[in-house]
Amino acid sequence: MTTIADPPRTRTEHPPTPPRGIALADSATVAEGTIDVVGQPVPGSEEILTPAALEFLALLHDRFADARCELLLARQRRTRQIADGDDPDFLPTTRPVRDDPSWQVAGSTGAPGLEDRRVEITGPTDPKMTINALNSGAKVWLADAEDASSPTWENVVGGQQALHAAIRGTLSFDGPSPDGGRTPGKHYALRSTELTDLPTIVFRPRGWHLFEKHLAYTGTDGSTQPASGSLVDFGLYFFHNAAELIARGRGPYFYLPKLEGHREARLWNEVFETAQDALGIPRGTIRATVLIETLPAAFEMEEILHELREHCAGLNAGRWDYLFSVIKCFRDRGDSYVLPDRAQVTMTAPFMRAYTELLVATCHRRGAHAIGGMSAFIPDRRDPEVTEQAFAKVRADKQREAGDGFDGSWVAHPDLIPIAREAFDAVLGDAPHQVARRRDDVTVGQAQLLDVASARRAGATVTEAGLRTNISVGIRYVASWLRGTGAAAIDHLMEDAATAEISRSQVWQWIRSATTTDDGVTITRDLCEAMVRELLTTEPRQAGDRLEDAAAIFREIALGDAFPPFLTTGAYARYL
Ligand SMILES: CC(=O)SCCNC(=O)CCNC(=O)[C@H](O)C(C)(C)COP(=O)(O)OP(=O)(O)OC[C@H]1O[C@@H](n2cnc3c(N)ncnc32)[C@H](O)[C@@H]1OP(=O)(O)O
Ligand SMILES: O=CC(=O)O
Ligand SMILES: [Mg+2]
Repeated sequence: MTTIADPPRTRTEHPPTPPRGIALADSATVAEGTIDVVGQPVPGSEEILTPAALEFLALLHDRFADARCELLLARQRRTRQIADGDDPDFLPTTRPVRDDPSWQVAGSTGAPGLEDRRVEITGPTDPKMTINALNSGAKVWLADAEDASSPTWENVVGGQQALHAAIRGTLSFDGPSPDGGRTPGKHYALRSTELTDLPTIVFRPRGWHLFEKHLAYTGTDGSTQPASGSLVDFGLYFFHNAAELIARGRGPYFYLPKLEGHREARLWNEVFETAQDALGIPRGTIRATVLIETLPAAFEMEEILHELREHCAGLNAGRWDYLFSVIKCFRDRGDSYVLPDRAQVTMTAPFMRAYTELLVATCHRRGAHAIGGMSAFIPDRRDPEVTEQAFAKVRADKQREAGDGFDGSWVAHPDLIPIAREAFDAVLGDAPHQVARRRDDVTVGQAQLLDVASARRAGATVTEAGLRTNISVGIRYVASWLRGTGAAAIDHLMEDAATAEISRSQVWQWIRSATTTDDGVTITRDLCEAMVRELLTTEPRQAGDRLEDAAAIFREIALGDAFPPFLTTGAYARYL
């Protein structure tokens, strides 16, 4: 039996795919619980859901399933307290960590392919997008099982299969024939089989809140529960690819989404330690970049870096989920906490700027990369005017980020890579990053982070058109998600699970606060219901478009009395 605890091979000696039944490095780490496949076999099941891989997942669940549930409960309690009026603030108990200038994170030292992250492309992991992203010329590819992914069982397993093949240089894909079979479809292949020639892959597993219902975990007490989406995504990727990535000089690297505090970072750190120990991989090999995309986490950036310091490469300003989190936290606080139309809350709104400034300053003080977020404007290759507008908006966004000290940033589309690269080249030149640029001038405190009213004070408004857009985009996105596509171009904007959360939670908050638009319309449930019905009659329809299901979900998550914490969890349980 082969063990992947063998020392990493040199880059040129590509190892064959290890045989099934890999032994865990440390026999003391044998799983006690079990993971059973309860979903139907899908393409890739045999290759990905091997007995050894399932045993590895069981081990992770043995160790961390309970801790995950406790942290999710703590999250719920904390969000409720904030909604009820208890403002988040920097923690007194962790002041020693913040005041201690001596510690630094691992950063990109000893993490080949992570030194220069000036342009990162993001996207889902189906074979075509995987190949296009890896051929795109970006420095990094965020391979996304989260906001950009609809977690159908086919996507979960198929995404792992595509990554497995891409990492080994064997992935190819044939598009559909354009004329019913007379002409072959477009052939897609990687432009190199060497990972070092391609964007560095940074995989983003699902957040702690999501579960994987097609895998059931049975613990030693005999109770059975759906597996954790985070542990499944991380575990399968790590189990199958860690040794290969090390041998090929590019990883394993992760983005960690939707953390709400440092205890969740600690949990990830423990997962990393267990996973590395179990496969005989030295601790500290993994590097993770943590998304700061919730309001509570903005108050614990330093503590998050500290918890993960042995494994941490940086932080990312995930602006869309951050806005969603702000709305979620303040949803019950009345009109003075209401945000204006989504399109009017830009990154220059004072409370958003406070968050990104603090992120850059915190990262650079600790030797971490600060990575910027996603501008939602996307080009349209058939419409030069739309493309020019998108380029201008993205250029301004990336210039601001580079000027503020970010070390790199995200783009949604390959055509935006040169725009972002130019903005960062102008600031970085030949330097791989600007971590040495301390932002000691930044003095952001609680008041600035919580000043959500600053957006409306600066003149941004709630409009009837904004309400209609939220309803239309929210429902059309959910329909796309139900059809298995987690990122979609809608009205020339990139929409994904995070942007859709903003749309639906704004509608919920506006109803709850009986907000009056700048055109004098009071937002009520009846008004929103009428707009939902109108959309269903005016939207061009196709068989299987799932628009009715999407409207049903939207009514529940945006028009209901209760505020479901995430749109994806309930919809996943019932519809995917
Ligand atoms: C809030 C957050 O978390 S942001 C991060 C999560 N969101 C994302 O990752 C969104 C990523 N972007 C995308 O998914 C896509 O750009 C979309 C859905 C918005 C638009 O995609 P499309 O409608 O296919 O755009 P378009 O038709 O212009 O694409 C042109 C080509 O570029 C490719 N392309 C577009 N975006 C990407 C991408 N992100 N990665 C790789 N290839 C891409 C398309 O596959 C297409 O290739 P083809 O010519 O071989 O068919
Ligand atoms: O994940 C990124 C975000 O903006 O949300
Ligand atoms: Mg996000």
